Amino acid sequence: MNVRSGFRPAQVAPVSVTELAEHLDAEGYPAQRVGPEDAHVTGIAMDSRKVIDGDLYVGVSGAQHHGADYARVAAASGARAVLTDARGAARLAADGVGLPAIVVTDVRGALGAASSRIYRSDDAAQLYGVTGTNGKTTTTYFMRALLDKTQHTGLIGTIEIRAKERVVPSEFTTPEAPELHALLMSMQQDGISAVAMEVSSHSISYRRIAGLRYHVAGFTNLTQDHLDLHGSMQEYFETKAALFDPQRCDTAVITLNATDEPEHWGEKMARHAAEQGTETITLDLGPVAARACEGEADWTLTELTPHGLGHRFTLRHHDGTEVRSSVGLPGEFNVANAALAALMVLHGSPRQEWGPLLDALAVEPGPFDNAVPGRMEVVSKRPAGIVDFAHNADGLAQALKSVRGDGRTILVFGATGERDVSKRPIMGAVAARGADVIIVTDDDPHHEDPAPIRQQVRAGAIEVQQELTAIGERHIEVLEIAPRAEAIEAAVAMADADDVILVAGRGHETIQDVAGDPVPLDDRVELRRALSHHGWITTPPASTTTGPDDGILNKS
Ligand SMILES: CC(=O)N[C@H]1[C@@H](OP(=O)(O)OP(=O)(O)OC[C@H]2O[C@@H](n3ccc(=O)[nH]c3=O)[C@H](O)[C@@H]2O)O[C@H](CO)[C@@H](O)[C@@H]1O[C@H](C)C(=O)N[C@@H](C)C(=O)N[C@H](CCC(=O)O)C(=O)O
Ligand SMILES: Nc1ncnc2c1ncn2[C@@H]1O[C@H](COP(=O)(O)OP(=O)(O)OP(=O)(O)O)[C@@H](O)[C@H]1O
Repeated sequence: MNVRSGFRPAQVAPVSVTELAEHLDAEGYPAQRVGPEDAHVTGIAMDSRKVIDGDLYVGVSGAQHHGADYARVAAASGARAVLTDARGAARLAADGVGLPAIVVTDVRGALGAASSRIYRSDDAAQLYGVTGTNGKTTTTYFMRALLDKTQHTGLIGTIEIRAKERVVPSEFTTPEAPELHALLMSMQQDGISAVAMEVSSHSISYRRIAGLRYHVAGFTNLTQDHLDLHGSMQEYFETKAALFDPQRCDTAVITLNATDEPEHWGEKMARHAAEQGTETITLDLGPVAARACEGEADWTLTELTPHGLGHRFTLRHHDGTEVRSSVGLPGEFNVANAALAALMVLHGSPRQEWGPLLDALAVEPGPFDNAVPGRMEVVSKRPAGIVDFAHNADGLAQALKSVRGDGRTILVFGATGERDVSKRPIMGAVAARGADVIIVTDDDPHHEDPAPIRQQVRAGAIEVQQELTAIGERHIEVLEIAPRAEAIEAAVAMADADDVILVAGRGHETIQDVAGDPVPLDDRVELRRALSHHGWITTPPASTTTGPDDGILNKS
């Protein structure tokens, strides 16, 4: 398989450019046919580097380039026709690209409709899409594990794309429309009947999900993020809300009270979906909620008991139906992710078919005991060694809160270079408030000098350390150790059996970007190595884990 071109269906019936233009017209994208004689296409790509023989190349106007500038390259790779806008068509003419073309005003919108027509993906697998600021990856893996009990299930998300035994690393959380439609058709040809996928706000904004319809769409939470793209929280909310419109999904499952903020985004999302006419199912997180919810939800998390590193929980419908399950991953937020996953899968099936799903949920270890690569991934139990992807202040605070035990919490983390500089001392402060030993190290420095990054993180931690010492509260240690593997080794060297070692920030990532050099580095591998070296017992690597050992590439 050509990894760059991703999954492609094995067979695609050729479609003529003329027919495609008529289809776009009918779908509300007025299309003009220009250029030479008609041609037939069997695929679609919006990146010249991903074009294969027989493709329609789509030239979109981007932030850096106009895609039409790459039409000659696309033609050399076998593109048979081009879909673009008027500006792109002018460039094709100026460059003497002799391919038939379809010209539309809204190329990104037409891209979804064209992809869906070419691959005939409208009757592909049932889609279960989850959106929200945090928890998408985890919820998607949980859904897949449960769906897999009764059918073959695909997965599309930040870490990887999985279709039975085929796995490719992800470039995006949510791929571009041509890849998505090809992927769905290819999965269907492989006998996959359900797909669990993450839906990023970027993908809604860039209309990567154009031409898709979700069987069930779920909402985790909304906290500040990506305001560079969305401008305001209201706009961020509205972007995500589009997933819950009846044109986009059949059923919406909305978590109401994951976050405590004056806007009550969860309730707003549920109201939006219901007012639009979408069948809307609501979830009150009860004991793991950040606040009481407005009114009564359809489902409430009623019981929560610690169980191993995770929890057992019960969900209760207002009609009295109960769902019992457990989650193996630490952190109350993972109970919220598991509850959402369970309800999305249940509401994707007719009630009379819930029996096997309820049984699968109640079994221990159950579907939510499966590790999610780099998400509160437990590498050892005594001392508890945990690798997590928390890479912002909020995530770090949540992760630290969830691992607090009888012993000390030893935290290894750093901040990324060339990204939000202001969050560095804030993360340092959060670390000092939640951990006993803070080892500041490097994340991806990119092209920035790593030493000043560490100092900025450390400054935030030291400030809190001084405050705590002044009021005689807790004694904490703040250390600075680099490179990262040495920091992990130092954390393990000082750990006792009752301690928790949390290595945060990189999760599933296997490549560190140091001044443009891709340096192999996997926190899970390093933590396992150090634990074994010090004679501690480690858990076997998760079966779903991607990493260099699988020969699977990873995004940097
Ligand atoms: C900000 C953003 O999302 N930009 C997207 C946008 O890029 P752009 O406008 O800069 O594109 P460009 O470089 O000007 O190129 C214009 C066109 O020429 C094409 N081209 C360009 C060069 C070439 O050699 N050949 C070629 O065909 C490009 O494929 C593109 O179609 O269109 C490109 C084409 O698909 C995307 O790759 C690109 O995603 C960038 C790389 C990106 O990083 N996006 C991230 C932020 C993203 O989408 N993230 C979310 C998750 C966010 C989260 O939750 O954290 C995701 O779903 O992954
Ligand atoms: N429901 C949740 N609420 C708050 N924080 C969470 C939740 N679920 C996971 N987290 C934290 O956020 C981190 C990222 O989780 P996950 O990858 O599942 O979310 P995501 O929405 O896919 O984020 P990203 O797009 O950054 O991968 C986890 O490592 C954990 O620290």
